[in-house]
Amino acid sequence: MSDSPDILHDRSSWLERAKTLSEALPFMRQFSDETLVIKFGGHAMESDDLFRLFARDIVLLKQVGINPVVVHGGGPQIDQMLKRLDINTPRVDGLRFTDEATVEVVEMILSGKINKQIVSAINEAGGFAVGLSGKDGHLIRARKLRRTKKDPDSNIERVLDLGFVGEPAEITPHILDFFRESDVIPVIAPVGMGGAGETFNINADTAAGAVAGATGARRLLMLTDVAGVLDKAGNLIPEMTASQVKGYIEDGTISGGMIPKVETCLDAVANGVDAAVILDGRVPHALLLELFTPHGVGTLIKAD
Ligand SMILES: Nc1ncnc2c1ncn2[C@@H]1O[C@H](COP(=O)(O)OP(=O)(O)O)[C@@H](O)[C@H]1O
Ligand SMILES: CC(=O)N[C@@H](CCC(=O)OP(=O)(O)O)C(=O)O
Repeated sequence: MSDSPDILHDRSSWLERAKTLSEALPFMRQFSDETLVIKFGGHAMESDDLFRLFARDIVLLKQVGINPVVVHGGGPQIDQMLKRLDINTPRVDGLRFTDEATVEVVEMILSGKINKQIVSAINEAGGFAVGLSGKDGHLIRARKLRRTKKDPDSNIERVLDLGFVGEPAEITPHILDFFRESDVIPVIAPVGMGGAGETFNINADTAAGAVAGATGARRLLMLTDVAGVLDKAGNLIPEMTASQVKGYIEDGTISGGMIPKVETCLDAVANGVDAAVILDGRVPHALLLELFTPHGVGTLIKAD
């Protein structure tokens, strides 16, 4: 008796799945025991389904012997809470001007709400996540961000005062080494403590890059809400070297919020991270596709 078309169809779809799983094996081996730092941006976490899939993917990474470290953002969620509280603080070059009232809200949303949502989602997916902020175990010692900007009228370089916006001064990865040896998945909020005990609001991309550099991560994966870095015609650039990135910034191909993102990637590869990838968090299982298939799904940035 010959098989019915339904059975044949089922068989070919199962074969396809088995092939995909088998093809993933060399990639799983390649990343086994390696640290991957994953930046989960506030925009990438806006859909509940994507949030759940992200959590499952993180659990899968840990299960196959990889060491995922999650650093999260929450910019849009902070915006919503500030609006409810009627606190209006501007953004300067993508960074939130952070006064005393704002830093309280930032810490509450990042270390409290968002961090615990991610921890819960990973735990619900069968993992064992622990939430930290940069304050825990001195993970991120921060200092006030020093940034200058040229005044377009006078052409004079001015120092920007962004209040309690910080930058990592020193990362102490000790607490993460401890988790690496266990089944614990660390989930880090980008809030750091200054020398005088003050709280600093750190851009999540910057925090993720610093953590990746200090932990000797094999990859820094930045989940965002665009396909990756696009060229002037709007096509995805699959791979770039550090000097190509600089060229694209100079000729204006890369602009706005993408500049700090690629600069973070450049810092990470300069600090020994093998490669950094900017990828589309709106694609279901973006992490698995990037790591376990030959094609990848975002823009990979490597040293020259
Ligand atoms: N060459 C480029 N390719 C892709 N995005 C770019 C490029 N140049 C500028 N951008 C802008 O950068 C944005 C991504 O940065 P941002 O909004 O800060 O991300 P996130 O909120 O995930 O940190 C894109 O939405 C796009 O508007
Ligand atoms: C200084 C600064 O701007 N900090 C960010 C921290 C959160 C963040 O970076 O979140 P996303 O990755 O979702 O944008 C902020 O206050 O929004």
